[in-house]
Amino acid sequence: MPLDQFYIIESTLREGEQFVGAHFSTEDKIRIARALDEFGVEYIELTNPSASPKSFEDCRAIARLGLRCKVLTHIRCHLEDAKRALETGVDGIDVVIGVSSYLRRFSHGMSVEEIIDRAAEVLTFIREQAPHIELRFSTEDTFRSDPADLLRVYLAVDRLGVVNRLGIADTVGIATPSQVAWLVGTLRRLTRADIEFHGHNDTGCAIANAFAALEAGATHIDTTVLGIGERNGITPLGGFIARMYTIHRDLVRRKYNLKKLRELEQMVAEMVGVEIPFNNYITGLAAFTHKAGIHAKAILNNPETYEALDPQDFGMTRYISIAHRLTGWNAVKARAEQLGLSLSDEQIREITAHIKALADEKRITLNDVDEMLRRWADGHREPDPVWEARG
Ligand SMILES: CC(=O)SCCNC(=O)CCNC(=O)[C@H](O)C(C)(C)COP(=O)(O)OP(=O)(O)OC[C@H]1O[C@@H](n2cnc3c(N)ncnc32)[C@H](O)[C@@H]1OP(=O)(O)O
Ligand SMILES: O=C(O)CCC(=O)C(=O)O
Ligand SMILES: [Zn+2]
Repeated sequence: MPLDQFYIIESTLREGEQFVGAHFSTEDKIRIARALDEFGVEYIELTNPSASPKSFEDCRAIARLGLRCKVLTHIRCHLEDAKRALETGVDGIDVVIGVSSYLRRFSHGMSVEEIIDRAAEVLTFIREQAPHIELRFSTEDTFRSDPADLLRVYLAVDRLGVVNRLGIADTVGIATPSQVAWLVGTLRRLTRADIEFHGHNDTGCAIANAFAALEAGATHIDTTVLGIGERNGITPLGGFIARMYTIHRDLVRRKYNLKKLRELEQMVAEMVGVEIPFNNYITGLAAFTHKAGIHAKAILNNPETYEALDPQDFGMTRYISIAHRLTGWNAVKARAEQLGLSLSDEQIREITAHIKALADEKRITLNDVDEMLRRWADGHREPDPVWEARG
């Protein structure tokens, strides 16, 4: 599978609105929609217009913005939701209904036969009303559903000949990559539609599962900015981009405005009241920071030695941390050169030993290192390092 045909369905304005800290105003939603469009996602997905009067108005307003990306809305498998969605002028409608025994028993209460009948009614209605709309049918909680029930429903829907896409959803985040690959592969063999994957991150597999879906033949992946969504959310846009960048660097550079990722994440983080995690994919504080001496030396010679992603592509900068006991003389030498100081390799090695000894005693800063380098360049030596003195 070449993996060179994939589309992002960016759901910050649907799944992301289900994040506990999200309370988007109309202006917030329009800013997010425009920023996602500038970033270059192929689709944005908006909350069910039946959720509230404002949800309906906002959906209609965003559908009229004239964005380059397609605007989708998400609805229950329900005729009234469908009618309301059609009034908004969106480019596509994502219909969902659960098939698992949990949802049949504790949510909508329908049997598998009733789900098939309801899906036929709602999907056919939408297609008749809007012949050109992009129509998707998905089953919620797909991975806790009986595979026989699932296939009955998907095959019945596919036979209707009215949907463009079938969706599978790991609603509680328990699927493994091989389970995802099996189901996508099965649907690929048995149906004609494109396949979308929506994966929650409860067990940390959301990106891996999205990737497994693509490898098995899926075409569309749901993401949100920073992964926000119900509970701890879904496949994060930045993490998914990082994953795909290492597979198809040029394609990802061409398709998406990668330098916009950071401000997009900062904007959404502020709106929902969270910090960007230190270990966030691409934009986290530590994403391009190198520390150990062995890493620092090789990075100075060729950054690709320890970097799968080029920070410049994302408007980020690389940082080599040298003020600690794990530093090495190559990194210290590079710092001296940066400061324009003239020191021999022998001196640099000695200074490195002093830095290590000092860092063993207390937390030191780059300023401490710089001062030491300058003192040596001015001809002043340090007293012997503590560990040497202890000999
Ligand atoms: C896994 C997901 O994230 S799916 C997307 C979740 N998104 C949302 O829920 C959007 C926000 N939701 C809302 O604003 C509201 O829940 C509404 C407007 C959709 C419905 O509100 P209410 O009519 O007050 O119903 P409530 O939320 O209490 O219960 C859900 C109803 O939808 C039914 N339902 C649940 N899932 C589905 C489905 N996929 N298809 C059809 N009906 C469904 C339930 O049986 C229940 O019906 P009931 O009124 O006969 O009990
Ligand atoms: O519509 C879908 O495919 C997914 C709905 C959803 O958010 C979920 O099941 O977690
Ligand atoms: Zn979800």
